[in-house]
Amino acid sequence: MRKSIATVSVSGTLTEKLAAIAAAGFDGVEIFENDLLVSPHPPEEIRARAADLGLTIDLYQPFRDFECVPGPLLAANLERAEHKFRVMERLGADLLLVCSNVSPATIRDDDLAAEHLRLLAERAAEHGVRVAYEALAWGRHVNEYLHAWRVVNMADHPALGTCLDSFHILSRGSDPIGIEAIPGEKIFFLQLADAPLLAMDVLQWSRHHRCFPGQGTFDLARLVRHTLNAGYAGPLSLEVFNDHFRQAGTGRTARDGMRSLIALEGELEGASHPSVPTGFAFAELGGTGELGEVLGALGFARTGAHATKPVELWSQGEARLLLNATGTQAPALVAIGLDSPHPTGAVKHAESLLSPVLPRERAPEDAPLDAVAAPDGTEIFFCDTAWLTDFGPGAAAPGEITHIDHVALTQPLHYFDEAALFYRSVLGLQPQESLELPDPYGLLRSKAMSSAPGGDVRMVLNIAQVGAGHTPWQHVALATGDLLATARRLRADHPDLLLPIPANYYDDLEARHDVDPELRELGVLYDRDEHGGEFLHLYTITIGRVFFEIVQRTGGYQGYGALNAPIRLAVQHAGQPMMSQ
Ligand SMILES: O=C(O)c1ccc(O)c(O)c1
Ligand SMILES: [Mg+2]
Repeated sequence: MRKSIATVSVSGTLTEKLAAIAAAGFDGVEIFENDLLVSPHPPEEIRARAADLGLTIDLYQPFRDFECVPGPLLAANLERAEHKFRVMERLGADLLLVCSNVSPATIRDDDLAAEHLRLLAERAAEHGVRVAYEALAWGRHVNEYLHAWRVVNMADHPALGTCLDSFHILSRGSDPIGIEAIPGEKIFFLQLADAPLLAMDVLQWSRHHRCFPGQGTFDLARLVRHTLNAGYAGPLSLEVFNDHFRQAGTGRTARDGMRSLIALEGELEGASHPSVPTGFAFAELGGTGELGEVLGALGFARTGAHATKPVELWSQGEARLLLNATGTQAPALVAIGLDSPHPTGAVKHAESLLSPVLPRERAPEDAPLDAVAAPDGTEIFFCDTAWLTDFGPGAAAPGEITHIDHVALTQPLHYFDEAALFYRSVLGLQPQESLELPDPYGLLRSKAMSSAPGGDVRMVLNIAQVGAGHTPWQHVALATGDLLATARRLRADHPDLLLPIPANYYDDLEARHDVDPELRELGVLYDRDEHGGEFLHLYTITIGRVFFEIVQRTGGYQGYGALNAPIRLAVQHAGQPMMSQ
């Protein structure tokens, strides 16, 4: 299917937008009027620029507050429309979006609306222009897509059709099945936007929080399927108003939009992910030194070394950590290895979603292993078991720690939605709970993703909406079969390694739950879910950008101890104050 995007969806000047949109592989654009008005280039030049880039101008928009107005205003509105038609002729655009009237001057009268839109269509046709009427979710009288269609149907003019916009339809909770009752040739255009579920005024929700398909909670595949069933043959066009996208890199956002449409097409075709990861093969940490000591204290043993690179393998049970001494950076999580049932399939799938394989140095004897970059730069490797042979024959060390439970990464503010889409579409993880957590100097937004509800690959994406100077922390959570035993040993042998937990926390915890007093003595945090599942966890201090969490889940507990995260954040900040007093 043809793919388009509204210029309002990305940052930049109009010519920057066009270049980035073409580079991302789109076929066409919706020109948002404001982008043209503020451009120093005349419409003819924009037309030529788009043509040179191989882009069609599929729509010009929006034309507002036209229909159902008293007589004198109608004449003025038709005059206003004539001007738009002339601009569109210069631009080479032949479809005008008219959104339903929001003005207090509009009259509640469908016959009148149809009559006015018919007049508009007649004038448009004289310029070779067609008109697509769209119900804004906050339109004064027309705010439902089937209402807009009824008016279009009553007007009965070949140059008048409707424009469907997934946000306006789904934000109001309308059932998109009704789309199938509209003749496909009367659906002149389809705009797609997703959004997170928010209880707020629908206009504010639309203007600030729209996002690309797959980044929110709407079922866009279902809506598109109904539209295709109706016989719609036009483009899938992204129309996103988003405060962060307006500030983010133009090319990056355009590429992300293209990725969302490729993933959506895959969903429409019923394609399942070729290789959803089944576990963590390893987590790789850059910068060594102290890290080896910490891993030793946590019960890990150095069980191998890479044959050709300065990389050590530390293991305990099925938990494997690589320490990479290349470069001189502060300790940080640089890569994640995922057990992939079909690594080459996973890599091909990633490439089809615009995540190219990273260039890597590889000695002839090294096992083949490919990685792609996550939006925050973390390398994601798709592994079978061959990679382990590069580290020699060493056996895993026994210990309480059994495997990597989850990995938490801090995302750049403007790329949080991009990260969510990456983990969902490229890796096949499903979004789980989203939370907002208080930090002493801001608010932390967090989204958990996993290979299935309760699956073996769990990732937590955080964005730190805190003051400048905050370290983007990352952490690796290690599962233990006996957290109290691990805690006792650490408390006895390496007390400085553990994050101290305030007594106030235990005073409150003991009032809420009947817990073992040893939790307080050991500095162990506790959570319980509504089914009685329990979560015991503790944290190490931060080394460079990384810290470790040790966790024990019992009784099917699926969360991450979110209730305790603010305690952890406050203690971490106390150790590393970010504001000069
Ligand atoms: O927010 C708006 O005004 C607006 C304008 C044009 C659209 O197509 C739309 O969906 C919303
Ligand atoms: Mg729209």
